Amino acid sequence: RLWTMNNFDIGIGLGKGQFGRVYIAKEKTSGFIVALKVLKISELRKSKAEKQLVREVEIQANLRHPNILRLYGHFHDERYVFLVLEYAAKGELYRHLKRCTRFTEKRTSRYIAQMAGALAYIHGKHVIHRDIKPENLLLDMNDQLKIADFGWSVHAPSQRRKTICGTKDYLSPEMVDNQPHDEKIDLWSLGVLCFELLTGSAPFEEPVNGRDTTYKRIAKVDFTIPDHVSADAKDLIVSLLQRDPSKRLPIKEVLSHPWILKHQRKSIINV
Ligand SMILES: O=C(Cc1cc(-c2ccc3c(-c4nc5ccccc5[nH]4)n[nH]c3c2)n[nH]1)Nc1cccc(F)c1
Repeated sequence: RLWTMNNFDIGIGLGKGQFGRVYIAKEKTSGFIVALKVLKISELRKSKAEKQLVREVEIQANLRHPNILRLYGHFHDERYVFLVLEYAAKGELYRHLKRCTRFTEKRTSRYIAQMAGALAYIHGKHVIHRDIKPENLLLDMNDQLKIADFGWSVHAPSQRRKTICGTKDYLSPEMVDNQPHDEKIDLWSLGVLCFELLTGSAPFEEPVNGRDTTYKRIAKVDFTIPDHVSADAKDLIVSLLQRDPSKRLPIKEVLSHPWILKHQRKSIINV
């Protein structure tokens, strides 16, 4: 179906991405609420991001998973490209984390289980995300996590250099050493995410006004897990933050890890 701007009532701005703004919008005939991302073509052209956009549209349009933000469609006029994206009613996971400093073990375990499910799904399609971090994660009405940004996802394995725009905290040792990398970099990022949700800060982030030692600490896998973190959670983080990618816990085993199983929602039907 061919959409144009006139099919939508545009609401407030939800956020400003790298190439454009996102607005809440209502599709007029159905009343369906979406997030409409507006990308300026001149901006895309200037930063040679058209190819990345095309790849992202292709990748995201073919992904169907409860924890991956849907791309319902896209259209353009002479100046803008419009992406009709799923609306996540609770917004950025990051804001919730900042607001409560750190999440409980139960809440973190559920988010990590949802992430692991989504990663198992995209890895099954030989897609690697490469940019897992709280800023790219949204929450829907039912507190379901939604991976929002596939700006850097590529088909595995990839040599493509990921220009470091944004946080370094989630870079894996093989990315820091500019080595060839495969989907196991998402396992490393999952370990960093688990650490950050449980403690409120990333494992290798530079201390406030300290010298920027992030790269060195990543390369040396130099991190300390605070005492309040349970032994099970510690075990999962350590099994993901392994320098050697082949030693990282495979994604299927993350889903059956004791710390993940013990916090699963009790199923209603206790058969
Ligand atoms: O650009 C993005 C990712 C993306 C998604 C979003 C985004 C941002 C915010 C929201 C929200 C949202 N809900 C909120 C509620 C409260 C406060 C803020 C909120 N943001 N829902 N859905 C969104 C989607 N920004 N950027 N995907 C993309 C880009 C190019 C091609 C493609 F196929 C996908």
